[in-house]
Formats: sequence, C-alpha cells, structure tokens
Amino acid sequence: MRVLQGEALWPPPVWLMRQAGRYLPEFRAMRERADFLTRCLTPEIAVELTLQPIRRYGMDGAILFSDILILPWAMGQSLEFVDGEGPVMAPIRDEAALERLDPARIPEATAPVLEALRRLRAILDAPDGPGGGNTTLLGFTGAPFTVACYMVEGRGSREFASVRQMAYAQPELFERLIGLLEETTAAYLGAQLDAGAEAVMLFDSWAGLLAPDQFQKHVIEPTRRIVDRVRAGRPQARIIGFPRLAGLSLPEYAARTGVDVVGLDTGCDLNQVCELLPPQMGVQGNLDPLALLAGGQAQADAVTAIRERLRGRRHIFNLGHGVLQQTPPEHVAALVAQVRAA
Ligand SMILES: Cc1c2[nH]c(c1CCC(=O)O)Cc1[nH]c(c(CCC(=O)O)c1C)Cc1[nH]c(c(CCC(=O)O)c1C)Cc1[nH]c(c(C)c1CCC(=O)O)C2
Repeated sequence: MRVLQGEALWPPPVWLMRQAGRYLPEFRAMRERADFLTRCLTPEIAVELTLQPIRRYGMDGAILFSDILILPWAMGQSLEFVDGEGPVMAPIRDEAALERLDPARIPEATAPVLEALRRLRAILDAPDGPGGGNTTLLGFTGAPFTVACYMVEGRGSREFASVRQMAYAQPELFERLIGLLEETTAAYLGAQLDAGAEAVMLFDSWAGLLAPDQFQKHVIEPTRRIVDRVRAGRPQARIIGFPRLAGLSLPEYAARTGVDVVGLDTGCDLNQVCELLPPQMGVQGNLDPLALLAGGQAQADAVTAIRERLRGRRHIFNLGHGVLQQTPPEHVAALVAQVRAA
C-alpha cells in the first residue's frame, strides 16, 4: 500500500499474479470439493483460497480469489469452466445478445464476492492474523477490452479475431459493449473498495492485440474514464493497471490513464521502462513465470536483475504474467526470501 501511495521501498514488497492456484497442494485439495464458480461465489471458500498463499509465504499483497469473468456472468451471460479448456460462454455477436445482458443483476449476483472482501479485510487487519496486520487486500476486474474478448469469442483464444473484427465491422455494437463494461466495471471496482479492498487492479491481458489507434480508443480511454469514476467520491482509491503486451503504447497508458502503478509484462525491457516512464510512476511485475518454474540460479539471477534495476523506484515485485501450474512451491518461497533480503 505504501508503494501505491507514492513511496519507493527497499526491499520492495512482493505478491504474485495467480498466487492462489493449482501449483499449491492446498489449493488442489479445495478444488476437489467445489467447481470454480462455486469457489468464487462461496465466501468461506474464496476467503480460504485468498489466504492460502498468505499463510504459506506471507505475501505483502492478498489478491481476492475470483475471476474477471464474474462480471459478465453477473449480467446474465452463461459461464462454465471446462477442464483442460478454460472458460466457455455463450458468445455475444449481435444486438439481441447484448440487449439480454442485465447490469441491474450485478449487485445481487456479486454480493458473495463483496462479502468475501469484508471478511478478508477483518482477518487481514488483525495484528495476530495470517497477514500480521500488514497485508494489502487487492480487488480486481478485467479491463473492458479483455473482458469483451471472452464475451465475444465465447472462450479463450490466441488471436481473439472475432472481437477484433467486431471492432472494425460493427463499431457501434462493439462500442456499446465497451461502454457497458466501462460503466459496470467502474461500479464494481467501487463496490469492491467500499467492501474493504484497499486497492484494485485492472487486468487487460489482451490489450496488446490491438492496433495503436484502437489501443487508444478501447484501452486507454475506457481505463481513464474508469479511473476517474472510481476516484470520484473515493479520492484515496489506489489503482494498478496492467495492459499486457502494450509494447510502445505503455508510456502513453502510464501517462494518460491516471493509474497509480503500471503492470509490466515479461517482454518489457526495464532500461526502456525506466527511460520512458516518468521517475515517479510506480511499476509492478516483469519476472518471467518460466524463470520461476525453472528455479535455481536462473531464477535468482532474474530476480536480482529486476530488483536492482528498479531500486530507487516505486516498485512492487511480481511476475510478468500468472504463476504457472507446474511451478514447484519451494521456488516461490525462494523468490520471496530473495526479494526481501536487505
Ligand atoms: C484472462 C483472465 C481470466 N482470469 C483472470 C485473467 C487475467 C489474468 C491473466 O491474463 O491470466 C484473472 C484471475 N483469475 C484468477 C484470479 C485470482 C487471483 C490470483 O490468484 O491472481 C485472477 C486475478 C483465478 C483463476 N481463474 C481461473 C483459475 C483456474 C481454475 C481452476 O482452478 O480450475 C484460477 C485459479 C480460470 C480461468 N480464468 C480465465 C481463464 C482464461 C481461465 C482458464 C485458464 C486456467 O485454468 O488457468 C480468465
């Protein structure tokens, strides 16, 4: 939280995207007891899964166990997580399908998520609790473009051609979808902050698929408006934006969206980042999840390089994308110990 509020700390704080996940044996044990949506929507389970990596590693950030697709699900789009395939939804390709989405359902449908945040905040605030009273609780959503990718495609994809085609061929329909997501995302992030999240993160995992003018229109502009809306009435709100694979559009994203910290994917060259982002801009991420999977000296060298290159900057140590399923849990322990070494 101190880095989000403007300080540069040494050693930097650390948490990992997908720190609650299938690489942890205690996570796999819970997985056998309930399907993914049930796990997201049962406060006891979501709380327990959020806390697992805190108990094991004492991470500085606890990210709510949930998913970016909860929001479209809450508006009435069907959602199923299929083993070995990931999310499957009834694709939204025309006006009729868009009209069927009902944002009025969101408050009731997401009530269990907000309840999980309330419980987590109480647990993490306790000085004798798992976070030692010192762990930042993070809420999140997907950013509009990335959520639209899954809503329109109906499943994961390498290219998300259907959604990018819609942006060109049915611009009105696409812009209505992005506009709906912008509004509901801002409201949902606000509700998460009001329920106890101390900061929120916007995952824009597929932002880098867009051509620069479309990146401007469907990533930067909606993010800026979401940040403004969340901060209206909550001037203290702290926001992390992660426009994955943004490449040369990253400096403009950092300058124009108003986020407090930008997430860096694995491909970001830190020398360029330091040159192109203003010195007071906070950064998070960049470690290759495959270095963490490999472990040993390769991992240690990669951690050292990032930690040293960003020394003096507002920096939250993290990966460039989520923890991979095959990652040995002891590699994560080694990473945390090394990041924390004076
Ligand atoms: C694109 C995206 C999704 N979800 C998310 C993104 C953006 C980040 C990214 O690019 O990875 C974000 C997300 N998903 C999940 C979290 C929880 C918090 C965390 O630990 O980081 C977060 C922040 C849990 C999850 N979300 C999912 C799981 C695995 C489900 C399971 O345990 O069966 C978890 C722990 C499922 C999911 N959810 C999604 C996909 C594509 C999949 C299938 C892939 C997979 O299974 O790993 C959509």
